[in-house]
Amino acid sequence: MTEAEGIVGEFKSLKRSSDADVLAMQVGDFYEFFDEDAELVGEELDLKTSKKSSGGTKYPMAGVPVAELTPYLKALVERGYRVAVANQRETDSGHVREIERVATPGTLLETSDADARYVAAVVESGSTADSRSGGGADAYGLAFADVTTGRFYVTEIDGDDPRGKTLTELYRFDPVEVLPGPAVREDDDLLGTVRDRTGATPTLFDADAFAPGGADRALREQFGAETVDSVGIDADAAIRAAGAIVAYVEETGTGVLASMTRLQRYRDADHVELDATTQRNLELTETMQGDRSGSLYDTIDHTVTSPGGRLLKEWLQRPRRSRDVLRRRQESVEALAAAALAREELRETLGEAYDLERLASKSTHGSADARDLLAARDTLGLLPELEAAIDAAPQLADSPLTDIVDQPDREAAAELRERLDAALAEDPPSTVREGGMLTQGFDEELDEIIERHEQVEEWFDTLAEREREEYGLAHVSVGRNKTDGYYIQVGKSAADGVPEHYENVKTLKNSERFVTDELEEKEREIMRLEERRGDLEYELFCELRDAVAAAAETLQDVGRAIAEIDALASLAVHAVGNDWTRPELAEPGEPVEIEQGRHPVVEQTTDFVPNGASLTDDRRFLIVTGPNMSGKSTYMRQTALIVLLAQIGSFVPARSAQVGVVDGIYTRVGALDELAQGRSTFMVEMQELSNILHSATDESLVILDEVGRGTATYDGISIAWAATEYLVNEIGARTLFATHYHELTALGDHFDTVANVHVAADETDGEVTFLRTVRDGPTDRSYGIHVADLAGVPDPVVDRSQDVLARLRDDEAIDIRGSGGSGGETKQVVFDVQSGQMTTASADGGAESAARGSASNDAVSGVEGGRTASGGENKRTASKDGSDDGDAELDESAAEVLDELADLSINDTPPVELMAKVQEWQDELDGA
Ligand SMILES: Nc1ncnc2c1ncn2[C@@H]1O[C@H](COP(=O)(O)OP(=O)(O)OP(=O)(O)O)[C@@H](O)[C@H]1O
Repeated sequence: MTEAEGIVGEFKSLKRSSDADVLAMQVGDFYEFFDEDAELVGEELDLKTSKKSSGGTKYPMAGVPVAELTPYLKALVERGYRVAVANQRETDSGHVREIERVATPGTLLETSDADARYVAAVVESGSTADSRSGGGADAYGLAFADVTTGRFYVTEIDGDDPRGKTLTELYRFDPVEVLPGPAVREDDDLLGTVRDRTGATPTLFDADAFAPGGADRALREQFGAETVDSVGIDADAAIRAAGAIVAYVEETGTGVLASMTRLQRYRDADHVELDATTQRNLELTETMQGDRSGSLYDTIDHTVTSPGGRLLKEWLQRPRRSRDVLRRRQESVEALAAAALAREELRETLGEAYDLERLASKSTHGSADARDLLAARDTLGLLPELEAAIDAAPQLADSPLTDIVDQPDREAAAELRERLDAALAEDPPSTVREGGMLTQGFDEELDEIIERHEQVEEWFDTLAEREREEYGLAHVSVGRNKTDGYYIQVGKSAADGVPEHYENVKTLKNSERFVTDELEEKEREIMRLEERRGDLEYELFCELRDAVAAAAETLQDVGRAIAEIDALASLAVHAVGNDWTRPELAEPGEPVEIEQGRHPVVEQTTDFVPNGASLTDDRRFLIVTGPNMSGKSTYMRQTALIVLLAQIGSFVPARSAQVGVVDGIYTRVGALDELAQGRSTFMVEMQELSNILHSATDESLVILDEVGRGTATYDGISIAWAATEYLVNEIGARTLFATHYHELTALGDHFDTVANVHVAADETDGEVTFLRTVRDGPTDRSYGIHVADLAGVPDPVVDRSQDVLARLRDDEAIDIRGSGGSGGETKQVVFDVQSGQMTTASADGGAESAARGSASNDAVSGVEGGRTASGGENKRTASKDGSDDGDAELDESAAEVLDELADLSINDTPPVELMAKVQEWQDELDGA
């Protein structure tokens, strides 16, 4: 067997044992890829491939230097590959290669960007036959490992819609990798949705790891039986999910597990229900277009540390329901808002902080270098500074901020700091193998080495001087380089006079280089010393790093305290800079009353007109009408955002606000991107509505921006009407509902708790001015045509719409300009609203025939289709049988009348009576 065959053969058998897509195998100083793996990395990563001969066959081969593997791993993992890494170890009998780890998105987290943090596992429980085919189980167990902060969350989700809620939590945590349990992995729809929304790759990990016994054992081994019991996760599914992650992280072998110190039960009931659709509709962390810029987070984030930024984002994604928790945050924000100087001092101190949460995992993973540890030392030292700054400002000293700095184990933090301080040199290199990391006085042996090293260096430094004096040599110097080591260099003119024991090693243009026995001996000594120093320092450094890893919990706690102060200070900065106010938090289910509220994002760029929102017990449901573009959506969103901000503990953009804490915020807003997924707009709309009607309670806030527009007018109105009744009668959720269906404003007369408001606009001489003011009562008109005009719809169409609208308003007959008829002559069909009569006339005005809206009429009975109830599509078919040409034309024109009337009613507000009449007439047609 040739060497090449040996290597390619070994590569292939390792690859087979790894269940990875790609293998990177260490061969000396390189990681190499062979055969199809080489072709794959060649293509995906633009790596140069060459050929490697093996038993007569030539295999493609590619390689990267050992130190440069990580970026290539990341690039492959980002493209969805699992990459196994086989390392080479020297043993007495040659080298051995073994798979050390498998790189996947989750296991690469500690080296990737700050936003990606979670590995999730999801398992089903009480699975019905249904769930096996992806239909849904009784309950789901969920676990999330936060690789950055070392927290581990577990939960079980049951109740009404466990699958929907599971999806919500998955979006909320936004994991980079998901391990689906045995039955969940067949739920293509769930996994597909998760992948689309979060980009998380499902990893089909060993199904046995999800089995109850093994998972429980894994969990107890990781966190200790006591912790597992005290956290009180009795739910089988939760344990299975958590245990599977532990087994997975262990198997992928990154060492991250050591920093997983906190097992926490995650209760979705502690948090405001905020489904993925709502997070997107409210543009919490990115806009509907997917940009971070312009999101609420982007607007209010003034944090100066990355842990602070992460935490603030987490607060936005997981608003709280506990008034105690929120009040404490409010108190801190209030104190920080008041104490401007102290706040800025705090923020300046915070600005020096290093990401300790991340460092904890870097240490346990063994990738932290001396500079990291030095930064950790300095950051640990900030804690007393922060405390001093807080104590010095009376407002802050009385606030819950004091508890925050008190949370971490201060003694352990100080101890670790001292230990690092005693060990580290002030300006360490970023390499860990070459010495220079540790300070003098830390280790006796090291000191001796350093001292001796200095002496030998001194000997070399003074050598030239000594040689010059002793042998009268001119132009002599001592140098060192990588290839020649140390040498004595003598200028050409003096080279003849060197003593006999000089041995010439190199001739240069103007000089000669020599060595002596003594020089070579000293050189060997200095090399030995450097090697020993490197080894010893590395050993000592690893001990130090292990000590830091062992203190992961302390680091995480200090990191958390810093993050909290930073996030709270950020809220204070925004509140002060934008004149926000502290909302009063009332009991769950109490009214939401906002005076002069503003939209937190829109107010940044617009001269904003504030509006109040009063969702009291006798006004639980507000129907919001108003012209297009008047500000309905903005008004509803600002109300939701004010409630949400109140429930992260923030101040809010309003003159005053009272918020009865809500258990969930639900929104339905025009769908954007679902069409790409093959669902119709209307289907999505109805799914969202259905979700809201299933999930909302009388303690929820519901925002509906148009319901029922995606279908036929009457279907739409009926659904909207019925949904309103249900929300009012059965659920009692506080709701804002914007609609263009003027008919719905009548609901205000039917229900005590439903009220109408409208966003006002003013029209003088055909010029519409948006006032942006919300007033009581329904809107009187809609100005849709004005918006059409603004949008550049051609003038004839705009003029014609004005005309049609005017006639509709005045209940007048509309002349429909239908075309057709023999010889290209234009016919007019006139539908008389009062009488229900329709007349056709040729363009010259002469009446030709008349058709009443009566079933007995042959001509009309030939019309097929009309508006179909479900599809919302209009079909106009002119009947041919038994009718003459004139009849057919009439049919067509009659259908056009219906279409036009029906369409108008969508965007405009013809009187209800007219609508009823049209319907009556249509029914007659359909019935015929
Ligand atoms: N209170 C306000 N003060 C200033 N500008 C506002 C205010 N409310 C809305 N706007 C601006 O008016 C524009 C239209 O607002 P919005 O989209 O909320 O209207 P809309 O009534 O929901 O429209 P449509 O019915 O067409 O969906 C937005 O550009 C927004 O920035």
